[in-house]
Amino acid sequence: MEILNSNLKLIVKDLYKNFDGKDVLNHISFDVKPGEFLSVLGPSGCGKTTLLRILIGLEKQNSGEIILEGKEISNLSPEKRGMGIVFQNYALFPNMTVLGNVEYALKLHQETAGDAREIAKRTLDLIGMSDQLDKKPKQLSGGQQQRVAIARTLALNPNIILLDEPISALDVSMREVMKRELKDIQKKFQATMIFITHEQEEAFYLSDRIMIMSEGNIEQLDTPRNIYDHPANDYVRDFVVAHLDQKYESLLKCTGRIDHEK
Ligand SMILES: Nc1ncnc2c1ncn2[C@@H]1O[C@H](COP(=O)(O)OP(=O)(O)OP(=O)(O)O)[C@@H](O)[C@H]1O
Repeated sequence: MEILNSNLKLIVKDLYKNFDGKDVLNHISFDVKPGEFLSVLGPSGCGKTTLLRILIGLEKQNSGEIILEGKEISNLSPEKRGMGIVFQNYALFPNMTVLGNVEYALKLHQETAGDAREIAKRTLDLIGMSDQLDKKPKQLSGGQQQRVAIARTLALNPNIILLDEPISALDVSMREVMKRELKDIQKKFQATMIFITHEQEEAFYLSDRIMIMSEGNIEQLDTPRNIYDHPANDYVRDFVVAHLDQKYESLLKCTGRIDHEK
């Protein structure tokens, strides 16, 4: 496998995907920096989920390259990529406790099996769930279940975490709480995250950079402030800037843990 000299976490080069004669990802290229929170923002059908599935190895691209930590992984199976994923519906085992869910995930990975209980406890403690270890998922709120799902992913120490609309299923008040928590968790774990969303405010609140997509194309990839101040085209202006409008200053005040602004 080719080793490329790069200090970027992830490089996607000229990625192309076609379903039934329809171009779903139109030769897109982008990169993700270590420790960065990158949102992929776009309306339904623009290709976000397809991109995520290709990155994690659940779907095969027609052409293009994916380079993770300097290694070409485009043709590796999902388990060999070392990525973590958090789904919208949590995907917890209902009959296992909170601790059991995280411990089980660790036991499936040989290198962590021996210390599974200790690592699971430590991770759950770090995300504030140490007093819920013996509860079953149905005894928890949606937000708490999502925290367990995030802990389960973090415990495996993935090289990058992909989050597929993890907040969308929560009710409005819980979404606000979860947004703040997600940001805290990312900071605490220094994790590199790619966050898929169709919600402009979520992307602006959470991200170091936002990749705005429409119909399989990247319309703009930049910091929230640069996108707001300098939208690349009418699409970005209408989809993002016009939508945010009054909330602009308060949202931007919250962004930018990592200063990628030039
Ligand atoms: N397995 C598939 N077979 C055929 N077409 C597909 C398949 N998966 C996705 N598509 C098509 O690809 C396009 C992009 O879909 P995708 O799910 O990636 O978009 P999305 O931005 O994630 O939308 P949503 O937010 O609604 O999930 C859509 O037109 C969709 O119908």
